[in-house]
Parts: sequence; C-alpha cells; structure tokens
Amino acid sequence: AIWSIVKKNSYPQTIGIVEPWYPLIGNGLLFLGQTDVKKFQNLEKVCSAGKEDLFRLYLGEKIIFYTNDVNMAQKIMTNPNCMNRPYMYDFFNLNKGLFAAKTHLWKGQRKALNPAFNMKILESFVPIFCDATKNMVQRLDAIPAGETINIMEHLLRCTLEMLCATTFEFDVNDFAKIDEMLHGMESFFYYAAKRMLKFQYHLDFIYRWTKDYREQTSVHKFMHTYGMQIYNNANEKYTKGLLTNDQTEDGNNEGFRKPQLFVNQIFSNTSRKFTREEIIENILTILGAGTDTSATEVAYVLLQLAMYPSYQQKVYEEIMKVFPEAEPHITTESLKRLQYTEMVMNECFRIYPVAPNLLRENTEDVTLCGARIPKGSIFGISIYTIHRRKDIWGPDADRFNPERFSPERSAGRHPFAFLAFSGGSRNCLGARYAMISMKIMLVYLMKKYHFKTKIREEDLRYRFEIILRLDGEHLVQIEKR
Ligand code: HEM
Repeated sequence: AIWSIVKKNSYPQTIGIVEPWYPLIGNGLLFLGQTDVKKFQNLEKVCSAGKEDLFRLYLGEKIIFYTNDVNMAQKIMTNPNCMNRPYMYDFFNLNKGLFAAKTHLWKGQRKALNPAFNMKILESFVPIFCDATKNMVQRLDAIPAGETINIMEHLLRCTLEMLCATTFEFDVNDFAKIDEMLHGMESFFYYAAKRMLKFQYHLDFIYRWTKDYREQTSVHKFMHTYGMQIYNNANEKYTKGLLTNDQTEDGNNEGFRKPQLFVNQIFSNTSRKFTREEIIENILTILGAGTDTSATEVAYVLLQLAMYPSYQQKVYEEIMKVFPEAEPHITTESLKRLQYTEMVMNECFRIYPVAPNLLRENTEDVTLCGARIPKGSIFGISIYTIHRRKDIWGPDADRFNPERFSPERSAGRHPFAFLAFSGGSRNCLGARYAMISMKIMLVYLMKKYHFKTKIREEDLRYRFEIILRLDGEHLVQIEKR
C-alpha cells in the first residue's frame, strides 16, 4: 500500500489522476463487479472529465496514461517510439499477426502488407463484395415484411463471406461450421476485452483456472485449426507454382484480371518472408479485424437511418441518382460519387466509433506534459470522447448531423479529431477495404429496402468491449421499396 502511494505521487500535477483511487486496486472500483454497461459508462465518464491533456487511470498497480486531447493523441500516435502494443494485446492470442504484434515484428510485417489492399487490388474485390451483398439481400428477401430482425446477424455473415472470399478464396456458404466461425469472429474481441478490465486475470496462472480461459482456448483452437488448413492449401499451390493471383496487371494497365487474394500475396511477398505461424495468425487477424468491425459499423448506420427517415431518404435518393439501374454497375470510381452517403457514414463512425479506446506502449522513454514517462508505459486514447468533444464538434456534438462532414465544415479540422480508423502509421490497414465494402452493402440495401426501428437514440447503451458493442440488438424492420 505504501509503495502504491509513493508511485502515485511520483508524477507531476500536470498528469492528473482519476478518482476515486485506492492503494493496491487503484481505480479498480470503477470496474470490479460492475456490469459491462456500467464499465463502459464509468470509463467514458472519467475520460470526458479528464481536464489535463494526459491523466492517469490505475488498473490495480498498472497505470494507463489516458488522453482525450487531439494534440496529445497526435503526439502519441505519430511517435515512432509509441507504436508498441501493451501486454494486454497478448490476450488476443494472435501476437504473430499484425494487429497484436510487438513493434519489432510489426514494422517489417506492416511494410510488407501495406500494399496488400491498394486501390487496384480493392477494385479486383468489387465483384466479390457485390456477390456477398446480393446473397445477404436474398436471405433478407425471405423475411416477412415488417418482422423485427437483428440486422447485425445478417451483416456479420455478409462481411465474413467477403473476408473469406478475398483473403483465401473460400465460399463460407459451402461450410458446415459457419455458426462456429461466426462465433469465433465475435469472440475475437470479447474475451480479450473481458480479461483487460479484470486485472486479476492478467496473470496467466490465475486466468488458466477460469471458465473464460477454457472457452477462449476452445474457440482459438477451432480458428487455428482452420487457419492451418488454409495455410496448407495455399502452401501446396505455392510449392507447385499454382497460386491463382496475377502477379502482373493486364495489358491495358487497368487492373488485375483476378482478385488478389491476401493469402497468396503473403506467400509470394518478395520484401519479407513470413513464417508459417505468421501467415496463419495474419489470416486470422484479417478475419478478426475485418468482419465484426465492418458489420458493426454498417449496423449502426442502418439503425441511425432507421431512426432518422429524412436522412435515409436523402441517402436513398443519392444512391438512386448514382446507380439508377436495377443491377448497379459498381466500381471504386462510381462509389466516390456517393458523397452524401459518405458524410452520413462518417458521422455514424464519429458517434459510434467501432474502436472506442486504443492502447499503445512506448519502447523508449518519452517526455510528455513535462514528465519523463519510462519505456514500457501504457497509453490510452479515448476515441469515443475525442469524437464527442464540444470544443471540436460544437455544442450539439452528441447529436447526429452529417453536415459536419461537408467539405466546407471539414476544412481545417484537426487531423486527429476524427479517428474512426485510428491515426499515424499503426492505423487501420483495411480502412479503404472497409469503406468500399460498406458502401456496396449500403447501395444494395438502400435500393431494395426501407428501414424502420422502434429504438430511440437516447435509449442506446453500450457494453465495455474492444469494439463499441450495443447493449441489446440492432433491431430493425425492413420493408421492400
Ligand atoms: C468499419 C470497419 C473498420 C474499422 C472502424 C476499423 C478500425 C480500426 C482501428 C481503429 C484500428 C487501430 C487499432 C489501434 O490503433 O490499436 C484498426 C487496425 C487494424 N485493422 Fe481495421 N477497422 C475496420 C475494418 C478493417 C478491415 C475490413 C480490415 C481488413 C481487411 C482491417 C484490418 C486491420 C488491421 C490488420 C489492423 C492492425 C493494423 C496494425 O496494427 O498495423 N480493419 N482498425
């Protein structure tokens, strides 16, 4: 207890401390024994109340240097010495994959994988995105008009289908274990988040005795076995020289003749040789980082449009103007013309950032707010709070208003005020992939259906997780247009 107090007083006043604080448990009372909704609310409350640019949140003895300030966020997220993942990211069990990898591994992997989703490659994915969306629409068509459905279930299956097809040419519709796989995707973030806030579970020898450990291990085993099968298939093709990717573009230099599958790109990468484990963990990382996130964001957009019919009408009209045909001819270029739809999407990502909190670790000492912060410290960036700051977004920051993202109002905004896809060189690798695939989902869904909901914005509550999880379901009614 004395050591706790000494440690607490070893930082200057410029780095405030979250209250109530107690020796040994720190700010643990904000989370221990609380429901997931209360955990989210408590964290959000302390983050919005943080008056200093940087303040300390104590999980037991562990300090997280939190910020809700855009300049501080920029300083941390662009500092090459703050690119590491803290030990809590080991809870994902995928630390040889890009998302959770420590800096020494991450640097080379990221450099090699940055071109994996360039614009030409994304263009080659458009037909896959369209097919997966059409399959979803077919399933929705079978639902009686006016029936209340959880749209998230349908979107998750659709994004999984997209990710599987573009990552390793796999049609999930042929897969008997699709439910296990969907469960695997949702579990990716669930168990890691649960363990993060139960700091007694940070110790492996305690966690190993828990039910969560057994469940997480079983899901991980299932996914890992699956990742191994994908690896073996690709490896066989690779060794026989049968990889299906075009390594060259077609004669007109207009793009690739075939979709450039992620697994094949890793195998044939010339700038870095990936080990077997790295390939498997990156396949699972891309699936994990891409499915639930994109599905959740589209679910929020649809819910929001269902709550605000006038915005839904404007999005519909724009989509019909750009794609009047019954079977839209979609390209990455034509999607750029959906400017109002993009404003609506961005405004939804602002209010509902799928990653409400990010963590980073410094690999060298850094000086911030006049204090030397030793290497190995943890930084937290509260994106949820930054996105709702009244001094940046105006007094109505809590309200939905897509006009905030009009070109005029966006001009001159701080580059770290909007962090839906994070910032700096460790930002989201799949941001453009996500935007294109999500827009395609909206095109087909809006053209075909009118969305309604009984949910009101003021009733929305969130659960503490790595991703912004609605407490309850994204319940909507769909009516054919
Ligand atoms: C709406 C959809 C998405 C959102 C909002 C989103 C958001 C994010 C955020 C905020 C991060 C940074 C995490 C951090 O700094 O700690 C991230 C990382 C990442 N995302 Fe996304 N993401 C989305 C979709 C995707 C998709 C579709 C893919 C893949 C196709 C993807 C792949 C990744 C990867 C690999 C990383 C780790 C990057 C690294 O550590 O270098 N994401 N994403």
